[in-house]
Amino acid sequence: MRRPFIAGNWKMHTTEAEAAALAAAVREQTAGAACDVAVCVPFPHLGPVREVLRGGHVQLGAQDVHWEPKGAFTGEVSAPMLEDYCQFVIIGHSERRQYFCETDEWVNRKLRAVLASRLDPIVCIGETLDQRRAGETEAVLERQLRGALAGIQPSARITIAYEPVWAIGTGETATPAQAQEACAFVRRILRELGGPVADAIRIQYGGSVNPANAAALLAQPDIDGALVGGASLDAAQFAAICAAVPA
Ligand SMILES: O=C(CO)COP(=O)(O)O
Repeated sequence: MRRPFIAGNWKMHTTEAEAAALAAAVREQTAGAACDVAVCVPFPHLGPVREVLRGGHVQLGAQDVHWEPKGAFTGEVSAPMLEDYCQFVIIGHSERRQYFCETDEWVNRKLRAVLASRLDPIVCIGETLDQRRAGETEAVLERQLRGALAGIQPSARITIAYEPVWAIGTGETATPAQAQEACAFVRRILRELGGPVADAIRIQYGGSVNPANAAALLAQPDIDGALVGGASLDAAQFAAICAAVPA
């Protein structure tokens, strides 16, 4: 019912030449994967990588977007600009929340802009270690999810990425049980907000996903894919994660 979706988030990595080579290798090595595959690349590489991926199965995404269609917002990129290049865009990544003061309200504005465009959003939510230790995981996820979706009808175009902040780039992965529990909770909230469409919305897990832990995570009933950071910069590792999707 929900086709698994593995997306790479290259973050602020790769030169143009490296991006083109990595995209070509991903295209080759993930051929035949039983899932949707995408790479979310730095803005300057959208054009070159689009050419490398053209006509293939790997879809392209960006890592952020502004909510206004145009205007005096130096350094920003809008949804109508991205529509020419890619299918997906990440919104509300914890690194943007942490380093660029992005709020739930901004995430909500960005999500509205993206849903009004031809792009499909990947909305990131997740608790910090302190929040988990304080027993606040579900409260945080619920606040972020309701904040992102305020006034918006949930739709199957939306992918939610559950990314516990303490698992990102740390080598410390949530256990499959922890990740499943959180993703099931996310789906419960989605059901409260949107009804049956919750069963069509894909929920990815993200945070130190690698070829060794992917299969156990992806076997969980409410985990529909992964948002992969570090391991997506290595085509063989990324392809191995795609291959770990249950048949
Ligand atoms: O933030 C992430 C993907 O968006 C996860 O990053 P890592 O896979 O490097 O932990």
